[in-house]
Amino acid sequence: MTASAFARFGVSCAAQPRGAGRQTPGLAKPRQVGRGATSNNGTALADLAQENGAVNGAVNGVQNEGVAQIAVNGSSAEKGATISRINYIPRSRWPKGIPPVMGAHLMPSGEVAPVSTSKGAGLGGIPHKFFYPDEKDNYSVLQFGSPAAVGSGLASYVQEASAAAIKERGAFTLVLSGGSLFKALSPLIGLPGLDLSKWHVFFVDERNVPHSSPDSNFKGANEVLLSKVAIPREQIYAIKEHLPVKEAATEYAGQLLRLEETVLPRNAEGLPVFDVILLGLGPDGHVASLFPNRSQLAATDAWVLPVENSPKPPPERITFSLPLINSAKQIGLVAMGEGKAEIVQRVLEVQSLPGALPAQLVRPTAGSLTWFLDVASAQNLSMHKWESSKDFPRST
Ligand SMILES: O=C1O[C@H](COP(=O)(O)O)[C@@H](O)[C@H](O)[C@H]1O
Repeated sequence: MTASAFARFGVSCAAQPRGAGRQTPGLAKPRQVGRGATSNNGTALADLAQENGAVNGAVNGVQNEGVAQIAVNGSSAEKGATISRINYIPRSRWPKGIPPVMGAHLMPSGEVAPVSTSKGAGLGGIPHKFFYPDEKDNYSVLQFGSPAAVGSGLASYVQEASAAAIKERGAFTLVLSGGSLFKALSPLIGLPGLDLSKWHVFFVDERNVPHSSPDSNFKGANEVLLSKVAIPREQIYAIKEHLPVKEAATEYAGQLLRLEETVLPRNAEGLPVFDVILLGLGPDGHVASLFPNRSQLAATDAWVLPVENSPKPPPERITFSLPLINSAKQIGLVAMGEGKAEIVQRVLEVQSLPGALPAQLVRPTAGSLTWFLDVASAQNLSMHKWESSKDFPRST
């Protein structure tokens, strides 16, 4: 999507993070950041670049009165949004002596921070990877001026992914969540240039209710999007209704298993690789139907899981496992509105116990993670401090 197409959707430009300084960070006059680059507060950004090799020709940084922002020359979904790296910690500043209660910490380099004997609440003894995203360039946070602008940004993100996948292998796979995400999907309707005949749509989770129930994620997606676009019905893969929850999970995994790799490729571990998974964020930090400190978070042996005692009604659900989610090529995590401000801040800025905030376990193994926030949901963030080792990590 081009910049003018953005204008068509009325996507406003870069809303400033709260407390972003008196001067507007001059994205129009980006300063190249890298070895030897200077900034208004010394060599901090240059150090980061040198230590991590993360800031390269593709990344421009702007430093202004302590306000650090990184503009990534990436997809057009990122244009018009404020972009920052999440909790960016250079290797030399990794904390020493991580509290043992944090469990195992596998660093991106393969180094393992002190392993604790603690199993982590509800994790059944299988430690999850927890790492600081200092070496990967695959996390970004986009902040838009309004919920409508989030919808437009998301539409362009999906549109670009769809075009790339269809060009590459003649098919595009999109996985939807339920809940408030639906509010952001309508800009996809009528978007030009989408070859919907090649689309295959899935559900990251479902409540175990009839598809006619207002609680059904299929019903919600159908009403807001699927019934309004020309995706062949046989390419919309609903999670089966009227089955015991364990059978429904197995049946859905079977649906995935039966698909040709031209439609749903697999990675080296044999896990399906979806082109785009769109996740919502629950107020307790849950994603899909993966709730805080529940055993499903530790599951590594199944693609699709039954949930029998969800803390959020309805109690019976079916959900993708974390390994399946994390195998995706692109994950878009969407949170809008003031009601999500507190949890967005906790997930992005507070390092928690493994399992306490499932959204922190969304760590694509080879793909990318993009957060889509509006000003209201991002209001508690201190993006302007994310480059500062004094403020992050907060666990030290
Ligand atoms: O129950 C669910 O909750 C999450 C988040 O929903 P939200 O309404 O708070 O945005 C949703 O992503 C998931 O698909 C759904 O089943």
